[in-house]
Amino acid sequence: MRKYLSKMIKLRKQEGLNAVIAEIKVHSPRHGDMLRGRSVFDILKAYERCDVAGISYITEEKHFRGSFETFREICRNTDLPVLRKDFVTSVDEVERTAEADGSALLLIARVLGDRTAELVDVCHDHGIEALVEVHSRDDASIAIETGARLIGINNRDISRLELDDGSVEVTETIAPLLKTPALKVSESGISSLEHLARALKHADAVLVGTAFMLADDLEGKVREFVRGGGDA
Ligand SMILES: O=C(O)c1ccccc1NCC(=O)[C@H](O)[C@H](O)COP(=O)(O)O
Repeated sequence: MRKYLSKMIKLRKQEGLNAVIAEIKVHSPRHGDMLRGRSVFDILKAYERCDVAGISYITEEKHFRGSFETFREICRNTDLPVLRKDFVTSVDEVERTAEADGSALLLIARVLGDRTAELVDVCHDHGIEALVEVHSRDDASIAIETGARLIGINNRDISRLELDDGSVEVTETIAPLLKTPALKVSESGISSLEHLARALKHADAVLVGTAFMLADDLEGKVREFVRGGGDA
């Protein structure tokens, strides 16, 4: 049975762990190949051993070299909730995500504008959660008018396709504006325990890809994020 990402985030917090959504990132527009000889499933099993709250996978093909079939295979091969990240704008893509047994789908407020709430409802009608992504005050106003259970604050400006470093300051600025019961996820550009602690002061969970994929000791790095922290 499909697990809700929001439930796993709450569970990890109850267990006294940091709720970390770990991304299997196969390619970065900035760093190129991220797998470096490993398979997607090697990374998936490593993340499972580290008690992450969920898995993120980008299906966008052109810039991130993702594949929908790989997303489907990841969903088939894990009990963890799986988030699909892509530039989704249609009901068909929501249905496809649910049919592949995904748990959650990224909806970008800046891209969808006043259609965001409608697509959140479509996600819920299909038994999946929406992670509504915001990066600005305007996006935040859109997100709080939806019924989303999850709001993601992207520390990077996605239109720059990762040429910017991203800054946790975006989470620190935007999170206090999100006066809703939705869980907040600080996404992107989190590479150190200092970033992690700052993000978790304002957010319920973090989403991390590059720092894990580039680590010499992937499991060591993920465990440090899941179990470590402290004050920034
Ligand atoms: O975040 C988006 O809006 C997005 C949409 C479609 C494809 C990629 C997208 N962003 C990139 C990512 O999802 C990041 O890889 C993820 O947030 C992890 O960030 P990082 O830890 O900085 O690699």
